[in-house]
Amino acid sequence: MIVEPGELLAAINSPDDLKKLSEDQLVQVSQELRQFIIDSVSIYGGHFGASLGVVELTVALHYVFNTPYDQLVWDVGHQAYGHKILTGRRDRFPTNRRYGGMSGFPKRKESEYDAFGVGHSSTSIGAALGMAVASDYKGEKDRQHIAVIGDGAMTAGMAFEALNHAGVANSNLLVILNDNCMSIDPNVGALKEYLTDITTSRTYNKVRDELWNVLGKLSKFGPNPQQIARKVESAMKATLMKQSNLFEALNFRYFGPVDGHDVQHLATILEDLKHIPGPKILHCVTTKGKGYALAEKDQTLWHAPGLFDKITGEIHKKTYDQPQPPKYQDVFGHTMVELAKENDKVIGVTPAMPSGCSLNIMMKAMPDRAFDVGIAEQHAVVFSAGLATQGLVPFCNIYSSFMQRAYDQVLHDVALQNLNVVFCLDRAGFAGADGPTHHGCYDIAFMRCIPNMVVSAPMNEEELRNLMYTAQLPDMGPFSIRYPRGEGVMPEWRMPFKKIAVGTGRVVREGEGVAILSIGHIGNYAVKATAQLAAEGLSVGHFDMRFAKPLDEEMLAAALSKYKAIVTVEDGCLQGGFGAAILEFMADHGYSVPMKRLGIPDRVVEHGTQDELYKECGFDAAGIAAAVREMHGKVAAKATVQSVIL
Ligand SMILES: Cc1ncc(C[n+]2csc(CCOP(=O)(O)OP(=O)(O)O)c2C)c(N)n1
Ligand SMILES: CC(=O)[C@@H](O)[C@H](O)COP(=O)(O)O
Ligand SMILES: [Mg+2]
Repeated sequence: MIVEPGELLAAINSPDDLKKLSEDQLVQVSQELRQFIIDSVSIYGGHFGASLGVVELTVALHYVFNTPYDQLVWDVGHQAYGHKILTGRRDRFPTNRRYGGMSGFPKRKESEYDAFGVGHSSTSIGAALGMAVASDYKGEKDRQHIAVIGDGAMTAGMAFEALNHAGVANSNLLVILNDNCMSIDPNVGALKEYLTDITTSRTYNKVRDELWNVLGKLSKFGPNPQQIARKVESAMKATLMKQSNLFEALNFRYFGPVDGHDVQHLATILEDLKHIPGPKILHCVTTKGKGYALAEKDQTLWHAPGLFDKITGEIHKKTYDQPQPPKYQDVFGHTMVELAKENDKVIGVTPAMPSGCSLNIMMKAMPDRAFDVGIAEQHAVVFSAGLATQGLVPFCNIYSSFMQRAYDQVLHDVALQNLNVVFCLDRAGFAGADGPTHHGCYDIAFMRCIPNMVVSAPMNEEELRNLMYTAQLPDMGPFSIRYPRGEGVMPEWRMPFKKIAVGTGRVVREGEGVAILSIGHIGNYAVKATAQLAAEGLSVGHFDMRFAKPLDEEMLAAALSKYKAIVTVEDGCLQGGFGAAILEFMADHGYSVPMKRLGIPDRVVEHGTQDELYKECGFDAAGIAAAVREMHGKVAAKATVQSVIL
């Protein structure tokens, strides 16, 4: 089904077309853009509420600024659908987030309008500042640099590092704070409370009105930057500066709060701000999900709802006759509550992903034992380290790709002090439609080289529970457990806890000739492959190694002595990953068994479904089976050569 744009939107193939509209038409084009997003996301999926919330802002920004010459940086980028649609990608929108299609996030190689590649939060201010300083350097005085950042993304240290720098750089930077009081879940922390205070404070609203009166009058005299700047300065001194303001304290000119859904007013304000040099921040108040009642009401559910019926609001879910395996994240969430009931030292920590990682189950059941610390991965790890120094056992759940941001903290604050922090790395392996910014490719490699760190991955729900149980036992030190997005394989999974001896694997299948060594959930694809191979009459052994560090050396030694060739399988990067660990073991212990490593190659793997990406990289069941056949072929060829020589 093709989504038809409205009358005005149909004529917009670039922001130049938008600029031909009158200010009065901006309201209609915003409505059409909103409808187009609703129509499209309901059919094709993707992020929803965030883009609806910035429709007016998006229209106003492209109406006023000279993009792509002016640099517009979207933070995270999950709210940039309107931006993509207005910048020549409306017709490609049905391919959004699909294999081979356009990316769900701004991406430099996709469009000149995508000034900066995003996906992880809180980078926009730093990147836009870099661009602004580069413009200063090149003498491009007329160039504008705009960062659009949400209130959730603003909680991250990186955003403040950039504000801190921008406040003294004196470059031409406009930060637009899109404040909808929401992260994916309700936003948390003192900053959120501060922003709410500003938004509701009577003094601030009075100040705002006075300031915009001044600006309104000034804009009639035309854009004389010095004159405007002077008058705004005196207006601010007389009013705004009387009240302390966090952003003002950092040398930013603070404007707002303004209604982020009044597109004409936004266009006027942005036009005025164009003529005010230096760092400035415009605080816009918006509603996440604006214009789709259900999304406004349950903003977390409608952050990325999946496909839905846009008329009834029914979210399409597959139905099954049989009980289905749970998502790994839910096994984590429920198991946390069980462990916390047994062990009063167990604490849960998440940086802004309570519903994403299902720690919300524990937050609801035991509110004083589980913490959402906001988008603050580094802090989540150091906070966990602090808890651990006091004998508590924090389970710090961070998506694998977001953990990249907290690497130093894992190393410096946890591992060097050998603290018992359990890292649960959700979304390990391919994230799917979110693509390369979100794929969790690197954690085995980056965790494996850290001293004291245990690196483990369950092949099913039972192993996840038992690894979690094991990790909270006394004196375990730093312990990482990785698992993928989506469901496991065991509909019945709530069995009693059993300790898994650290560094031990298990035999899944005995065979002859070739053995598969797998780690984690991807081992289930190896199970499918071995079943297929058995049907063909090819024998193969299979070991679920469970730990990339420490390796089960006894099991490995036995396997390497018995089998003539090895295939390793991991849903992580080949460079430095699990297969590389096996290679190191072989080199260190003098084994020279032919080996093939399957995993994520050393290149950027784009977006698609997880299965499409496994297939592309050759470690879906068919790829694993093909690798085993190839190794059997090599073994047979070698045997023939040897018999000829003999
Ligand atoms: C470093 C990092 N941590 C977590 C996320 C997951 N994440 C994506 S959007 C989002 C909420 C962002 O809230 P906000 O910036 O206020 O934008 P809104 O969705 O409200 O428009 C989170 C937590 C991320 N993309 N990057
Ligand atoms: C934009 C972003 O970072 C999140 O919304 C992310 O897409 C969530 O991923 P999951 O859907 O796997 O929780
Ligand atoms: Mg928000």
